[in-house]
Amino acid sequence: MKLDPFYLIVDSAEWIERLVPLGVKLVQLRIKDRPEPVLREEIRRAKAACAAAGCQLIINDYWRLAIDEGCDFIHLGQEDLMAADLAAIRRVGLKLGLSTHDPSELETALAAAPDYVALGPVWPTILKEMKWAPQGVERLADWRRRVGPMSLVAIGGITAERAPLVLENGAESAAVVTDITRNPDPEARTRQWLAATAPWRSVG
Ligand SMILES: Cc1ncc(COP(=O)(O)OP(=O)(O)O)c(N)n1
Ligand SMILES: Cc1nc(C(=O)O)sc1CCOP(=O)(O)O
Ligand SMILES: [Mg+2]
Repeated sequence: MKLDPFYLIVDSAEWIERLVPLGVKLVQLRIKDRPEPVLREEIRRAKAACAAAGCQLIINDYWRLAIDEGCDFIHLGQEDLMAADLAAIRRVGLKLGLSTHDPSELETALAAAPDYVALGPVWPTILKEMKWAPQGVERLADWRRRVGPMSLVAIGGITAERAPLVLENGAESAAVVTDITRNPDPEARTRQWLAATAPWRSVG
């Protein structure tokens, strides 16, 4: 499995409907603190928009809803992983991405045999408070050596200008939230991301 080099993360189906048709091929729906019926509706809309655009949808956190709604890829953090039923996730064939922030988390993640591991925050992020200092691109190169051929996602403080740096240092994909969603022109910024990551994109 090869990930697109541009991994967009958004908090609503509306963002997905707006930005995915521009050519985004990998998107995560990361919604916090909404009631289940709202989550279900968001997942359904996101799934429809991604299917129409040939985009891989990844559901953050809500692995049971992802199974119920027929999604095929989830992302879990380390705490999410502890609470999850990995056997049930595997039984239905869900692909799995896992967060890592230090070597012990990487060991835990690798033991779960995920489809990718993410390392963050590469740079400081304004999206949420993090207990880890920025890792830097050197840490990313170290992760690449440790994970071997497994897909590796970089996250945290990545901008369109910084994306090539992470892709040159071992990441297969660069994940982004605020550089796009808090940009005054998210569509134009998405196009800049698509252009910046184009040299790493496989055709077909
Ligand atoms: C691609 C990617 N990497 C890391 C995260 C963070 O996941 P987690 O640690 O569970 O934190 P929340 O995003 O759930 O707040 C992610 N979502 N995606
Ligand atoms: C959701 C998330 N997880 C991270 C991790 O390191 O696990 S960093 C992060 C925030 C990414 O947002 P932005 O692109 O705006 O910095
Ligand atoms: Mg989580």
